Amino acid sequence: MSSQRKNMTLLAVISLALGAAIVSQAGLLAEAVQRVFVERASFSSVIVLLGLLLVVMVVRTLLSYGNGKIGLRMAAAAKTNMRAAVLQNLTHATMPSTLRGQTGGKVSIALDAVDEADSYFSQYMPRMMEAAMIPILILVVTFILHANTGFIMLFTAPFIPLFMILVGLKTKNKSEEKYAQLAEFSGTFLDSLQGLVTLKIFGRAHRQQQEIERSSLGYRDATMGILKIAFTNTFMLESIVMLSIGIVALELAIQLLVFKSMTFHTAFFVLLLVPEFYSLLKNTGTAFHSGRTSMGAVRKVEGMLQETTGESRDTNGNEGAGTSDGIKSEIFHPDDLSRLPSIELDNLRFRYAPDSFELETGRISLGPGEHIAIVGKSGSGKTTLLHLIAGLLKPASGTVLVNGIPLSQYDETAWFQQVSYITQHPYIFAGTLADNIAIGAGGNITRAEIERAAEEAGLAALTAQLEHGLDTIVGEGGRGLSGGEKQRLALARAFLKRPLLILFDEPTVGLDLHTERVLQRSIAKLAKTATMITVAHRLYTIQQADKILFMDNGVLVDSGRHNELLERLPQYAEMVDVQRKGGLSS
Ligand SMILES: Nc1ncnc2c1ncn2[C@@H]1O[C@H](COP(=O)(O)OP(=O)(O)OP(=O)(O)O)[C@@H](O)[C@H]1O
Repeated sequence: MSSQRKNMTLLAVISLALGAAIVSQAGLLAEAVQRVFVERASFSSVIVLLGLLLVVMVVRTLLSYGNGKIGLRMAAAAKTNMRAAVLQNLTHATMPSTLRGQTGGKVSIALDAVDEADSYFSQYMPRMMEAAMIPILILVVTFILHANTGFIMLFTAPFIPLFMILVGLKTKNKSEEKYAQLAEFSGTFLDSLQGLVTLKIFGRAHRQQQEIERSSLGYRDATMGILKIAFTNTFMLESIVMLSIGIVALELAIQLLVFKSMTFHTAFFVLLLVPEFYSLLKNTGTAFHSGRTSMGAVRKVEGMLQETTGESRDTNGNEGAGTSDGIKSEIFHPDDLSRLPSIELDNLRFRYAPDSFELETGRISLGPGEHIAIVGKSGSGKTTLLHLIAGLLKPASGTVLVNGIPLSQYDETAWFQQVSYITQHPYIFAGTLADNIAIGAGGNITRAEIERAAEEAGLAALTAQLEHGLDTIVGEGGRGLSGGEKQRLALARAFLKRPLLILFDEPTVGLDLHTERVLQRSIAKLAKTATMITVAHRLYTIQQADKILFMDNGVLVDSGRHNELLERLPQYAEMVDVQRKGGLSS
């Protein structure tokens, strides 16, 4: 901000100097013409004058260049800041807000809308600064030279800003509409691309094509609407300027020729200044228009920033990172995170939105090194509970205690360094298999370590089959991976990381026996040195768990070992029964 203020001051100083250069140029030119054509002076007697005129013209060009350069510098700084703020906001957004909205729309705001902000700083600001200084200077000089012209200028000039304001007000709404349309178009387009296979299977490809056409036409109409206003704007401004200069020229001609009340020098000087005056006001009008368009884009970015910032407040109105326990400080406890974590859920309550699904846990302790299974029907809140334990979601009330300390008091980076979360569909980035595994490690790692992690995760057989082994390009634009392979890749990341807490979302789909064994063996090896919490679907996993958390409709109903729950919880016995039958029938 302070550097922008410095730039603004510099703009003001340069604009003032530019004004002085414009007036001097007109004065010197009028003097030269007066001497050469009226007084018939020799070339040698005006050579100094012409040299001076040349110097002033060069200075004027340099000053204009300087103003443009500062504008560009301001635009670059503002865009860097805005883009950094958008990226910062996206990376720090809460999980629910990350999942909300269309990815394409967010991309279009982060890239296109921020770019569009350019002209606000590179054109609007310098022109506005010039408009605030130079016309006043010219007006004062004109009043001194010939008051009548000054009055004509004073009377006609307000029509230009008045017209600008009217047009600007119209384009502001239009440009906001244009960005809404662009974001919608980008969102629909990306959505359709990502879901192309699904759309084809359901025979909706044509419908979606029409949808894209509709939103693309909407964007075209909004853009054309703005252009229409811009062209009308230019035409009207030109007309006002031409008419005003014509009136001044007529008045000067009458004074000079009919009444003979002024010298040629003064009339010519004034006549040179008048177009400069109007052209400045006209440029301001054009800059005002593009500035307005930029403002629409800036508002869009601001809206996005506000939305995601608002999201980081939980449903109780508490600020961000788990201040639900009332403790605001963020204390870094590296020592507390160096041993196997014990986790305590102290009456957690959470809901995604008012009047939606609600989760509550009561009070429960999970010992260090224990293997916990979360079980329950589909939609009972298992994944939500896992996300709350991971710190990806913030409880509305209650606390997650890790080694006796509220999770909110840990430094987020230190905490996530100790956690591995293996989801059902791990994200595979575009790059090599080795790059994708290396994400698991924080610092520098050797090729040998990546190979060992791949081996331990059971990826060796896959890489042996591939021509380029671990250097095979996977992810977007590369080779696809099966569900089981993706999970093994996620496991390899975890082997590199050696976390103290493993959160595992067990695959619901049946993997072949071999893959399942490889996965189970690898997980078991990894879990020897960690506390592990699994959203469990396999009876085997459930039976092996040290503690089972049984979820029903968002409520953690009971916890205990397999045999204990079988005895005392009929719903659990029923679920196990269904699992067994399912297992037999398959
Ligand atoms: N981002 C979200 N916004 C709003 N509601 C959500 C969101 N994610 C999940 N829910 C709702 O919360 C409830 C619990 O979902 P959750 O994913 O925790 O269940 P689950 O037990 O893991 O289900 P499954 O076994 O099918 O994966 C569901 O009713 C779901 O519709």
